[in-house]
Formats: sequence, structure tokens, C-alpha cells
Amino acid sequence: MATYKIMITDGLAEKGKAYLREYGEVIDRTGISPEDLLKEVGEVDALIVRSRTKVNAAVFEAGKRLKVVGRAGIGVDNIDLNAARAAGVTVVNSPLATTVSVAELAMGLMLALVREIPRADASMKQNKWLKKEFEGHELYQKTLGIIGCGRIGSAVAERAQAFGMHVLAFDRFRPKDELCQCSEPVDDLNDLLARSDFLSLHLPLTAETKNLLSHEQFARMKDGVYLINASRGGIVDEEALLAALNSGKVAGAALDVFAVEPPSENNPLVMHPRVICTPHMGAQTHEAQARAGYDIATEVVAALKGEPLRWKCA
Ligand SMILES: NC(=O)c1ccc[n+]([C@@H]2O[C@H](COP(=O)([O-])OP(=O)(O)OC[C@H]3O[C@@H](n4cnc5c(N)ncnc54)[C@H](O)[C@@H]3O)[C@@H](O)[C@H]2O)c1
Ligand SMILES: O=C(O)CC[C@@H](O)C(=O)O
Repeated sequence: MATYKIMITDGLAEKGKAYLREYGEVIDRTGISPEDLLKEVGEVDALIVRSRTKVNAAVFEAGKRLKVVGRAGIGVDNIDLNAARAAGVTVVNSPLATTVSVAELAMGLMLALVREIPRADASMKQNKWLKKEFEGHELYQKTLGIIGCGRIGSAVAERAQAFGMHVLAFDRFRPKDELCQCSEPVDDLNDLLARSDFLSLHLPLTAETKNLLSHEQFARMKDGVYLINASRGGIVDEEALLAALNSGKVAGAALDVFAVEPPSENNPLVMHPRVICTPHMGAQTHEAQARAGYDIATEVVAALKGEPLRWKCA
């Protein structure tokens, strides 16, 4: 039986590592620097990453025996797919594993925003009882606009409707009859922006979606809209969001993702009193990581063995 060398650079659940060990040597280099990755990637047949490691053209160039890159999770915007194709390296991901966890975080962020849960907790820890300051809003009978209604968007739609929300969905590539999880599919993003009390983003970062929400789109939104972004930071123009928060157009924003991660120290969005932030932790649950680790391990081994693949990205 072939013995493969498989490097992990952003951690992997034990179940995934145990599966990989049946087929080869697992080299756990979690936290490796970009410089060391370039020095060491030439020794391995497969590389398994999450979102931290940037697998750019230089990595493919240095990966002389690299056959497969596995992304434990969904977004492959940190992997240069064109460079992978040019180098003849297969790229796979594990897109089903984390849907529920991300959808649950989006719902949590929505509730945290309208009830100001983080600020209320912080005030209690300062021995303050500011009950009168915390008059929030209900989600019930509000309109939620979901942009990108694939796996996670649909799961959010389902959960939001259980809260009694009216859910609009816009998806550029999915036919309306596939958006059955929402109350009302819409053809026009501007229509969704104009009608939503809450906006939640669930689409990939691509050349087309970069800065999809910028000054012009914020101007089209309702006054006092709430924005939740647990997709990718670059989809929202952060400068435009800051301006919209400062003008009051946006009542509050909850951000799990940032254009640059981690964001700079004292980043004005992170520090903004009406912004709630989490450190890109949508998929960071025990359950999601156990599934993602196992799914990517089986897919990477299948790619190494030349077997049929379920989730080939390049
Ligand atoms: N915060 C986190 O930890 C976390 C975890 C997992 C995934 N994500 C992000 O969530 C995204 C969505 O994941 P998913 O599993 O639902 O993916 P998915 O592919 O099932 O759904 C994405 C949807 O976006 C749509 N879309 C693409 N471009 C669009 C555009 N320009 N306008 C409107 N819709 C567009 C697609 O048609 C698709 O239906 C991922 O790409 C990733 O960036 C974040
Ligand atoms: O696992 C991560 O680091 C982030 C996961 C998430 O953003 C994804 O696209 O799968």
C-alpha cells in the first residue's frame, strides 16, 4: 500500500487525522509561517488547510510532489485555483460539514444585535443595572434579506422563518424554484436591499462579489437596517459600512469575517459601539470540525488514490 505524506497547517479534528494515518504519515505543522511552508511543502503529497493558510502560486511552485490540496471547510478563496490547475494539483473541500454551525451563528448574531446582548453582559460585569437602556427589537414579523441562498443561506432562511420573519432571498445563480426555503425569492438585489430590515450574507468571495455592498448599495437600504456578515469580509466595502454606521443608515452590524484577518489593532469597525464582532468562528464548533476533518480526510485520500471525488474545486 502506498504511504503518503500529508501536511496539516491549520489543525484538523482527531477523527480526520486518524483516518489519514491509515494511509500515510501525518505531518502536523499547524500555525506554520508562509516562509516555512514554502521550505517544507516540497516534501509532501497532500496539504490540508483551513482559511488561515494562503495556498498561492508560490506554494504550488514549491510543492514539487504535491498532488492534492484539501480545504477543511467551504471557501476556497485562500487557494489559487488557477495556479493549482496549472500545476496539475487537485483541490477538494468539505462543503456540507459546517452549514448548520454557520447558520446558527448567523441567527445568534442577529439576536445579539437587536437585543444588544454583548453590551448588556459587559454592563453587568461592571456591576451596572442598565435595564432601561436595553429596549431592543423583535425579529418577529421583520423582513430578512438573504443574499446568496445556497446551503447556509437556506438553513438561515429556515431558522428565521421559525422566528416568524418574512424571508426574501436573492441568488444570482440559483433558479427561483430552488429557493424554496425562503418566503419570497427576488430577482433584483436592489429590491431586496430596499425592503429588508435585516440583511444576511451567505455567498462566496469572488471577483464579482468583492465589495458587492458599497456606498451605492447602502444608500438603497432602509434606514436603520441591521447587517450580518458570516460569509467573507471582502464582500462588504468596510469603509462604506463604517460611513453607513456613522450616518445611522445601518443601525448595527455583526461581523464574523473581515477583509483582512485578523483585522488591524483598533480597527474602527471592530471598535464601533454598534458593531458586534466574532473571530471568523462560524464553523468553529466541535460538531462542524469533526465532520469537516473526517470529510476532508476521506476526500484527500480518495484524490491521492485516483478515486472518484465528491467535492472537486480544481
Ligand atoms: N464564517 C464562517 O466561518 C464560514 C463558514 C463556512 C462558509 N462560509 C462562507 O459562506 C459561504 C456560503 O457557503 P455555502 O455553503 O452556503 O455555499 P453555497 O455554494 O451552498 O451557497 C452560496 C450561494 O451564493 C450564490 N452566489 C454566488 N455568487 C453570487 C452573487 N454574485 N450574488 C448572489 N448570489 C451569489 C450561489 O449561487 C450559491 O447558491 C462560503 O462561500 C464561505 O465564504 C463562512
Ligand atoms: O475553517 C475556517 O478557518 C473558516 C471556515 C469557513 O470560512 C469556510 O469557508 O469553510
